[in-house]
Formats: sequence, C-alpha cells, structure tokens
Amino acid sequence: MKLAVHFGAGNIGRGFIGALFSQSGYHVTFVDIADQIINQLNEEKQYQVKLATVEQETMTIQNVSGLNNIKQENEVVEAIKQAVYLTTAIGPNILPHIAPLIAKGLAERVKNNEEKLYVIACENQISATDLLRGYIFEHLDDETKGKLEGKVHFFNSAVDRIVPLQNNQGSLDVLVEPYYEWVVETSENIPPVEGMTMVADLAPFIERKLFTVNTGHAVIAYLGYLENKSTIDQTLADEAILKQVQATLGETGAYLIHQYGLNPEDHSQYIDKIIHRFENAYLNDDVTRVGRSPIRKLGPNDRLVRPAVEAQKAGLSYTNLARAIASALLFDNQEDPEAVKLQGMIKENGLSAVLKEVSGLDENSEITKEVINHYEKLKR
Ligand SMILES: NC(=O)c1ccc[n+]([C@@H]2O[C@H](COP(=O)([O-])OP(=O)(O)OC[C@H]3O[C@@H](n4cnc5c(N)ncnc54)[C@H](O)[C@@H]3O)[C@@H](O)[C@H]2O)c1
Ligand SMILES: O=P(O)(O)OC[C@@H](O)[C@@H](O)[C@H](O)[C@H](O)CO
Repeated sequence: MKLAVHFGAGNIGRGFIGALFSQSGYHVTFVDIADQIINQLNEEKQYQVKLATVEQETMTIQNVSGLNNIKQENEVVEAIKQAVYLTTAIGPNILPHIAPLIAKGLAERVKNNEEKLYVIACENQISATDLLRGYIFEHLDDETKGKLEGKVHFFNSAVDRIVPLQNNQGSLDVLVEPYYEWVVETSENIPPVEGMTMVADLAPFIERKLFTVNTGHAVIAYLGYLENKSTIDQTLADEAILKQVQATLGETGAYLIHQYGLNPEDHSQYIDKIIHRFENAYLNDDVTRVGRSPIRKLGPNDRLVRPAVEAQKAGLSYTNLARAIASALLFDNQEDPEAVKLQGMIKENGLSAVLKEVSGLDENSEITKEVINHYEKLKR
C-alpha cells in the first residue's frame, strides 16, 4: 500500500489531510508527540470523521497508525524512506522543531530511493512549505541537498476546513464542517489524492483564503472575546459584529480584487458563503481557538497586518483592518501563552513598540496611529 507520512495528528491532520489520503488508498502514518493519540491510533487502527450537520454523516477512516517523533526517531526515518507524500498540519511555529528529523529521513531516503517524494505543509501561513524547506536545508550538507534535486519536491498549499476543538476526550473521532478545499501549487503530474486541487500559481488562492476566511474568523474571535461570547456562531448573531466582519472583508476584498483581478460579484458570493460557514452552530467553535496565538496572527505576513499594509499601498481603505488589529492586541486570554506574552510586551514597551516588533509596522506609520486610535476606543 502507498504510504503518506503526516506530521500532526490533531484536528486538521485526522479530520482533513489524513482522512483524504486514507480515502485515496494510502496508509497514513501520523507522527505526533501526543502519546495518547499515537497509542490509540495503533490500537484502534481507525477513527470516525463526523460532519457538523443535522444528520451528522460519518466516515470511517482506516489504514492509519502512529509514531512518536521524540521516542521513535528511527521508525519515523524508515517511514520517510518509504513514503510517497510527506505532509504537515502542526502549526507554523512547530515547523522548525520537526525539520531536523525530516532532514534525517530525507538524507537516508535519497541514498538508495530514486522514487519521488512530495512534501506539502498544510498550515495557515503563506509559503509554509518554502519555510519548512528552509528549516530542513539548515540540517543538510551540500551533497545531500544536491541529491534531493528532482527527487524531493516541495509544494506550497492552502487548506480550508473548519475543525473546532473536539469535546470528546479519549476519542480519536473528529467533528468537521462539510466544506473543504485543499489547493496545491504544482505543475508536476503528481499521484492523485481525492479532494486535492492543483494550481500553477497559489498566491491568489492562499491570499483569498487567508484574508477572507481567517481575517473574518479573527475579527469574530477577538470582538467576541471582548464581548464575553464563547463561540463563533454566537458572536456572529450580534448584528454589530456581523456588520464589522462584513466591513473588514469588504476591505480585504477590495485589495484582493485590485491585486488579482477577481470578479467583484464572485468575490462577494465567496464572502457570503464563508460567513454562512461561520454561522454553523453544530461546530460549537470556541472564540479562544480561533483567536489562538495572537502574536503569530499579528505577524507582518498574516491575516490582519498584511492586508492592511497592502490596502494602504494600493490607496484603499484599511480602517476596519486597523480595528481588527486593535482587537487582537486586547486578547488577554490567560490560557494562551502568546496572549500572555503579548500583554506583557504591551505593558512593558507600549503599543507602538509592540506593533513595530511583532507586526513590522513603523512607529509613526498611519496604520499604527489608526490601530492605537481604535485600541483606545475598544478598551473603554
Ligand atoms: N483547525 C482548523 O480549522 C484549521 C483549518 C485549516 C488549517 N489549520 C492549520 O492546521 C495546522 C494544525 O491546526 P490544528 O487545528 O489541527 O491544531 P491541533 O492542535 O489540533 O493539532 C496540532 C497537532 O500537532 C501536534 N504537535 C505539536 N507540537 C508537536 C511537535 N513538536 N512534534 C509533533 N507533533 C506536535 C499536537 O500534539 C497536535 O496533535 C495549523 O497550522 C492551523 O493553522 C487549521
Ligand atoms: O488555525 P489558525 O490559528 O491559524 O486560525 C484559526 C482559524 O481561523 C482556522 O483554524 C480556521 O478554522 C481554518 O483556517 C479554516 O480553514
């Protein structure tokens, strides 16, 4: 059986990417540090993916097993030697930590395997696979890097499926929304995977996804958190917040239409479809999950700052995006290590210094001024 090695047996790993490989006839070896999940995968050898709909349609995902990347390094290397695909859905900040082991696996593989391997990072980050490739290459000598040429291919991708935190401790089953989209940038003729779409240029796809789905999600999460709401659908039921989401997606939309020549009518329908997905009450998606890791989300290339900067450059409106950035700066969830760190940084250095350090915004920039303005109003 063909093998896919997938790093990260979490929500997207089990509920989306691993499930698609399994349904496409692959054995999926999940690699994760969570012993409980790994042990259960090896004992139960299957799990269920349930759709967040009234009928709760269920699919059984089979041909799965697990390896612990800390305790079973040699086994992970062996799996990488055999695989057709190597994918990740582990969180962008974790990629540097798994790179040394992937590098070891690739170095062993290319010694005597001429077959092609396709590496795809499935993270909410622009050029995540390029970044992963960079981290991997830090651990390879020039000779091995040369041997990878033509044999190990790295493709960027965009992944879209809302998978909330699972309220089923001790079970491998995953509740997911019915919708999904996995777009991979390649012009190679690669082995088919059900549900994977191939495109020659990913930029419009990843930006459209990140600056619509994830920007909209972030606005709901941060405003919802400030209003003491617990889930995304509950927050969206607030008319004022819905209007704010629409206004913000109007700004990212204007940038996307300007940048990629999207059809305004089609894009407006895309926005409506996404807002409808956010309204799915069966997902019960916590605002704290969607708002997680605010330092990452406030990064210069992420869902809030990049569209604001690009809109400003294009002479377009960015005031609602500035408000979204301000609301992220107010996310003081004590359970989230990045939120705690961010609040400490704001207390110690002030807002403009934080916007400079975290978001790469000049202290005197118009965006910084606008964010501070909104921050003061939202804080009241
Ligand atoms: N959940 C969603 O709706 C969704 C949708 C699209 C994309 N994504 C992206 O997918 C990625 C994963 O998100 P998720 O929601 O599945 O998160 P998750 O927390 O459910 O899964 C992450 C998994 O990585 C594992 N992990 C963490 N550190 C590790 C390490 N050092 N070594 C090995 N395993 C490690 C965790 O144990 C966990 O099982 C993120 O980049 C996220 O942005 C998520
Ligand atoms: O995963 P994050 O932390 O980058 O973003 C949180 C959510 O917006 C995200 O997980 C969405 O549910 C997902 O991107 C939908 O495709």
